[in-house]
Amino acid sequence: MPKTLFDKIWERHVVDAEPGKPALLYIDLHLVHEVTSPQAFEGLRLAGRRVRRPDLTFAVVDHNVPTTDRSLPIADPIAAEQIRTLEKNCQEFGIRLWNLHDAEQGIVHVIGPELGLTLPGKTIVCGDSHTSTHGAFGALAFGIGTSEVEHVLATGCLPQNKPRTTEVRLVGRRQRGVSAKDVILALIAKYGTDFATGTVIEYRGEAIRDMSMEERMTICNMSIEAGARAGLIAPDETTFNYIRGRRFAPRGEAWDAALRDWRELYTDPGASFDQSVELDVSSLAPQVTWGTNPGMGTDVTGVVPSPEDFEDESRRRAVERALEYMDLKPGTPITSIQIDRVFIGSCTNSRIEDLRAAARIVKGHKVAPHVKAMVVPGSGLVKRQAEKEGLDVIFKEAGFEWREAGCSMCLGMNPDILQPGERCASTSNRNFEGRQGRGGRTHLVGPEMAAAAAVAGHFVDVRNWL
Ligand SMILES: CC(C)[C@H](C(=O)O)[C@@H](O)C(=O)O
Ligand code: SF4
Repeated sequence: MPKTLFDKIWERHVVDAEPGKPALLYIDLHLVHEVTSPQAFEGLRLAGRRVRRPDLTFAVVDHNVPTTDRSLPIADPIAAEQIRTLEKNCQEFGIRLWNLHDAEQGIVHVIGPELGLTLPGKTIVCGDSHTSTHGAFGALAFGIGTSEVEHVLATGCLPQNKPRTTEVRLVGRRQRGVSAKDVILALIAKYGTDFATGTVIEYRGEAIRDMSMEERMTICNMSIEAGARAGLIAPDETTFNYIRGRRFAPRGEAWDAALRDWRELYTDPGASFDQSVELDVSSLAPQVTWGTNPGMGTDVTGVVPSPEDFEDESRRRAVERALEYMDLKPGTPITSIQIDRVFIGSCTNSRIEDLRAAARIVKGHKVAPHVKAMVVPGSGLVKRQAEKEGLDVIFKEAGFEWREAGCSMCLGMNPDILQPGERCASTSNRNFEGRQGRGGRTHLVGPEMAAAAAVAGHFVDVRNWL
């Protein structure tokens, strides 16, 4: 029987399956961060257990680390405590940790791929919803809760009900100035934040084949915003070229064997999905969200919608409430929305290609006088690479702040937050009320749009800037 890519990875990892019960899945890679791990380690300690596979477990601090001068003590006592706790736990349980001062520290979903830990065919878990990012490599990667973190630490396995599947066909070729972020935002705007609920998405089609690994990660990253458990993309030459030579990637004969194996990881012709949707990317414009969930977005050439545009009563009320929170009037052209802040960063858009794309727009310009803008590289390695290419100079000369790696203003868990009422063009993935700080207003955009908005002081059709 023809199988989907998901079926193949799933079947390779089932350790035990009884009818009517969740399957027990073998986990190949467990990534750990400071926020969702303290209770899990505490649980182990109380039960007198060790970590079963410290060699498959890797930890990093990212969510609440300061992105300013790290020689200073950490001001927030909760953050300081969580960072110290992860340090202690990793020491006690023998886990490799990338700590605040390590050159390779960064956002967990940026460093996994970068270090060659994320590989095709693996099962990857982390106590973090955006673990879906790693699916770009053809790995089955999903977020888990803290009690599951404990379970995986203790056993190296995880009970899971087999999810259903969604096929997302991305057809056509993007226009210049339309980023992978625009594609995923447009997909969610079209089908809603729940069209893939509980399923594993496989992204397919020529628009995916055309994308770089970093673009594919942006797509898989936001699978969660469509309700999915995970996003998958079959590995191909683009994938293999990205992985080859990375720090933890297989080498020599092991590399050849891995390649032979990875080439089996695709959906067989005739295999079926539980549901299927399609998006033609050739007619897409750059996207901007106007509301308080990632599906409330539209073309930059469009206008803020009116609640009246929606037939469904609960939808109408949600839009009404969103517009109130966002302080936006129906009919307002997106390009006339003025912004106060710009955040280029997060596990969605903080890799080197994102920074290059943003720098190309910014070069030779200045940040608008009323705008505060910052770039937060996804990892220490991204930062160093950007500095080697002189991107930091371009950003700094334009008036951007150039920060240390971390989650930063993606979520209000560290000092980088919006003030109440501030409006931000952000390359992150969530625009919920208060996500970037209480009362803050988030517009999700791609890196080029964020860069152009910083310069213009409002949204612009970035296609005209290229
Ligand atoms: C802190 C963590 C549990 C959370 C997540 O799981 O997604 C965070 O990364 C986020 O993006 O909101
Ligand atoms: S960058 Fe944002 S979305 Fe990604 S892991 Fe950090 S807080 Fe979560």
